[in-house]
Amino acid sequence: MSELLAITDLRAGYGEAVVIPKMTLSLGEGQVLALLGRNGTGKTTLINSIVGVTRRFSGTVKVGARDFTTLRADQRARGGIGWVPQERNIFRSLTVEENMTAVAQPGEWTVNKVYEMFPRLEERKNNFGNQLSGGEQQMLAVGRALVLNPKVLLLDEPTEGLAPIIVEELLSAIGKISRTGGICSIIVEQNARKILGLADRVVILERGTIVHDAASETLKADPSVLDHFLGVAGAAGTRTNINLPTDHLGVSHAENQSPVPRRRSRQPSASGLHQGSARQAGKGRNQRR
Ligand SMILES: Nc1ncnc2c1ncn2[C@@H]1O[C@H](COP(=O)(O)OP(=O)(O)OP(=O)(O)O)[C@@H](O)[C@H]1O
Repeated sequence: MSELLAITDLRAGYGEAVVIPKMTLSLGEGQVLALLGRNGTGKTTLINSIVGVTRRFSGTVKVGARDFTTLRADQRARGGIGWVPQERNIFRSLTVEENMTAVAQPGEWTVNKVYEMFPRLEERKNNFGNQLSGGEQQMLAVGRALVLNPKVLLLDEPTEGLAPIIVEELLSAIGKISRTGGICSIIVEQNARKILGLADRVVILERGTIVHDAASETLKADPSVLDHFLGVAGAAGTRTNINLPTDHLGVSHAENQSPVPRRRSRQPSASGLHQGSARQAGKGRNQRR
């Protein structure tokens, strides 16, 4: 299995705060990694550091042979990082189809192929982002990441807030997508049990550091590890929200084109969505705490 994503000695955080002290992690082609950990252990920060919207103090990020370390988020996206952030980041004033064609890059994943994967999106292709249900928004967020034809697919809690039937549909689609040739995936998930069947490998974080890295099969056979690191094994815990205002594709979120907010508490303010960096987002977050 050839190495596709290589993170080496990465130290990253927000402003002066170091959240990931020293991370080394690599993924091979076709590998699906579940990133688990209690609230606030740095899962989203790790994803955001791969995307390029945190502060990097040191260390490197490579995709294949290419060094992404100093690339901006939009360059990383164009270079092969597909990201489905917690906030979904779809555009309310664009149709389903426009949301995808606005960012599509040549490759195996076309808008039509996304429709094959998610027939419901095709039914809704002329609907605007703000006319979609939560599940449809999430499918569209995955579709947007796919039409970039990524090498690395990052999904930050893709099933959060969705009805169980939609969760099943989405996870099964993610499973198929993740195993198509040439990509690797990281999925952040609160509910460990939900993801064990999908992922090959599980990494558990504590304080921004890997405390467990094992094959999913091993964890399935011995769930006591989950109990130890996550509390009640497989239970979805309470969670905090993070509001990232940046669109990593460099698409400007004009007032009438702001991303559709997620349906949960602590939504970003309209002005929050227009801040320019994760660092500014961090200030907002800190102020709220
Ligand atoms: N934008 C930010 N600015 C400053 N600190 C932040 C920011 N985002 C997260 N943090 C801090 O970084 C730490 C890790 O947060 P992160 O969101 O990465 O954790 P997580 O494991 O994804 O948690 P959750 O499961 O609650 O989403 C926390 O202490 C959090 O308060």
